[in-house]
Amino acid sequence: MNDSPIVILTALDVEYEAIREKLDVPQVRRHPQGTRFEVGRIRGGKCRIALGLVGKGNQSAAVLAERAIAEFSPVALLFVGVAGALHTHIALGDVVVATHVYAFHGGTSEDDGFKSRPRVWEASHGADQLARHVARTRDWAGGGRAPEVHFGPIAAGEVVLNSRVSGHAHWIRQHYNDALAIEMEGAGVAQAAHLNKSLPVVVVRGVSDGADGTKETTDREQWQARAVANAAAFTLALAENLAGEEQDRARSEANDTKGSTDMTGTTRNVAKDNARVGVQAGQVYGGIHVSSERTAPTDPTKAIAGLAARLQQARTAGQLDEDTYQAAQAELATASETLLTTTPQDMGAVTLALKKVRGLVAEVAILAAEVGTIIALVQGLS
Ligand SMILES: Nc1nc2c([nH]c(=O)n2[C@H]2C[C@H](O)[C@@H](COP(=O)(O)OP(=O)(O)OP(=O)(O)O)O2)c(=O)[nH]1
Repeated sequence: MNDSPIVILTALDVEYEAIREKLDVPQVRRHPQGTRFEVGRIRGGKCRIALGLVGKGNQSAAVLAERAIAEFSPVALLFVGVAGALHTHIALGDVVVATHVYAFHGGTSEDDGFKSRPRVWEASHGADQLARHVARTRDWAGGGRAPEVHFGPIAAGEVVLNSRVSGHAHWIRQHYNDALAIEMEGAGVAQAAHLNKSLPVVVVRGVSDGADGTKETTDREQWQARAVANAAAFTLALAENLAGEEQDRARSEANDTKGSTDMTGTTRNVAKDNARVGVQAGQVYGGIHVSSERTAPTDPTKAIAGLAARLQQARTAGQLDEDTYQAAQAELATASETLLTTTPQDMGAVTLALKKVRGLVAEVAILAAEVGTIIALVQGLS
């Protein structure tokens, strides 16, 4: 199973908190340059989320989106935040999902005025379709009355718009008059996703003011927290759906690449008494070597090094998620170091570390069996 997370980025602390509080025991993942991500599953759900805070503005959003994509190879990138509504039919607390993101500041300044040079990123078709499905089901709001979800363009620039009559307001009305909401990060994340093989990206905004001079009042009335709670609920429902689709896709890909179509019959285990059975399977994918002779390891240090390499392969193949992989490697490192300093009479600490590894990889039977063999070897030395 592919357990790549979905990256969710936010600009403001109130936005970050709205997602974080829905994660089950999030674990910190520190980038070497100091960026902190928190990774955890959605409480009561299956989807793994890698959450990041990028601050205000398209530039830092783009740089940190690139960093998150490189770090997690996510299935999709979602941005959650607040925005100002640009049309009066959009109410405070409504959710706006971007079908396009306009970078509205692009242009050329000439003798006869400023000319628009629009740059636009379109949401990926599959993600857009899925987001519309989530909006239709209406159960994303957790049983309460779901706020309206609007699909349409979002304008992303470098200013907070808090006026209906300013030059910026006029510019947007004139050139981007179908934009539903305005914000400051969507263009940055859309650009980063585009540069990463057009990774699916969805920008979801909760409307916390009307971009009309009332922002101070609506901020005081806590509309940022209220609006982003709605956007976060919608985004997490979308993330679960995206992750579910990705699993379906991976499953059907595995079926498509299955080997011989003859191997659809039943495999019956006829082994008796002390016979050892290596593999029982109806269908086997990929190259598998089955041997009647099994060479037991004799050197625990080498056996642990070999196991570390196989853990890495299992992570790459998506059999182990990142957190489990890291925890198992840490225990293996403890076991190796302890082996170097412990006398044969006291192998308890090594065995304990290996038992923890066995617990961590229990879902991957072949790895758990390998750890069991090493434990037996270590116990035989004491
Ligand atoms: N509600 C709302 N959000 C906006 C607007 N423009 C805009 O960029 N945003 C989004 C994207 C930014 O990440 C963030 C900016 O809002 P903010 O409350 O931090 O703005 P500000 O800088 O004026 O706030 P402050 O720190 O001075 O109080 O909200 C807007 O006009 N209304």
